[in-house]
Amino acid sequence: MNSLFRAGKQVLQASGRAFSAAANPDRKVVVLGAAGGIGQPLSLLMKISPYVSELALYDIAGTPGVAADVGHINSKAKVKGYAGEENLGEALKGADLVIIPAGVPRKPGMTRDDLFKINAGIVKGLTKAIGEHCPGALINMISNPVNSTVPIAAETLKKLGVYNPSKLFGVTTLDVVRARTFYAEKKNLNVADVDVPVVGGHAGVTILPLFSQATPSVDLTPEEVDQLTKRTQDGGTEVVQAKAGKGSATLSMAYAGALFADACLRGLNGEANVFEYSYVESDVTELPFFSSKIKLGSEGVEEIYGLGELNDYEKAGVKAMIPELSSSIEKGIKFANEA
Ligand SMILES: NC(=O)C1=CN([C@@H]2O[C@H](COP(=O)(O)OP(=O)(O)OC[C@H]3O[C@@H](n4cnc5c(N)ncnc54)[C@H](O)[C@@H]3O)[C@@H](O)[C@H]2O)C=CC1
Ligand SMILES: O=C([O-])CC(=O)C(=O)O
Repeated sequence: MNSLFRAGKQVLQASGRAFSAAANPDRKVVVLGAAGGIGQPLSLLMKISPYVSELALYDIAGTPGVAADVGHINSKAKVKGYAGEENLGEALKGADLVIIPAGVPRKPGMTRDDLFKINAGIVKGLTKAIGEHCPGALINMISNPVNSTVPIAAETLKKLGVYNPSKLFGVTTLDVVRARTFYAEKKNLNVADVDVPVVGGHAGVTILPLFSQATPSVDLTPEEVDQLTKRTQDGGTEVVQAKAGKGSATLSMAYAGALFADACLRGLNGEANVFEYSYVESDVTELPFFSSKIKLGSEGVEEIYGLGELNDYEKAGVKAMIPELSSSIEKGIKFANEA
């Protein structure tokens, strides 16, 4: 074994991944939008996940190439590419988990809500197909604006009579990944030991890291808290600006998406104490959807946790996000119920 291969293997094992086939139940995972900037690296990471035995890669075009490429990796999952709407049903059949990174990304100067016009219709169509072909599957929604696309998916599934709130997740893991990275960097902590709760939604002020509950606990000045909070809230925009017109976060999102998908699969497999943060149907606040800590189990969401004790800065943050989050949810519900 050469040293590069050995180093790679160590990294994969440290992150809970391994090349060898583990004794896990058979699980089919489908990626919708698999030929895209997120879709490709996410498909790679799901191919080397020990929790996946079948990987279906769907996009409107380009998936045969991605599937041929990823399929040569010597890990357990059998890979198949599906291109074009006429093959969507076949791709979805028998799925345990469907991950959706389909749709357009931001360019500098745009908000996530500016993507609604195009992505709302894409998400509605894909969710309808999920409701028809694999209504029992868990859904990991990555497509933006997540604050609206999750309500769109919920309403679409309701119309088909197959909505299960425990199985629909808005993926906010990248916000947690960023908050951990920024907090560890700022305070010179070992990032592997760091946790930072992030609650709310997935856009601007609706992203609220709770540094008062971060572990390990270290002293932060109010200025440091404000700077870290704003950097987490604007993390997506930081990448959009750095990419200067060539899209938004793809690699860190693929990593975050794979972490969350693996957690969903570990929950399905009956592993105990699988905790993540996700934007789900919730009664933690007066809003019908909210992101907070959840426990994952064999049927999806097993428990939703409250916000814990908030300081005044965080209480103000929750208050400030409510109008924007509320109107994004309303917008999604209204769109899904139009014609
Ligand atoms: N939840 C989160 O934290 C994050 C969400 N995103 C969002 O993820 C989405 C995808 O971003 P990228 O991969 O960078 O975009 P991209 O443009 O590189 O890829 C999107 C893919 O979706 C495909 N697609 C379009 N319509 C489709 C349909 N009806 N069915 C299947 N596939 C379809 C396209 O062909 C393309 O391959 C964007 O909406 C972006 O804003 C991005 C980063 C983080
Ligand atoms: O900022 C964007 O448009 C993409 C995204 O959601 C993120 O990177 O958090």
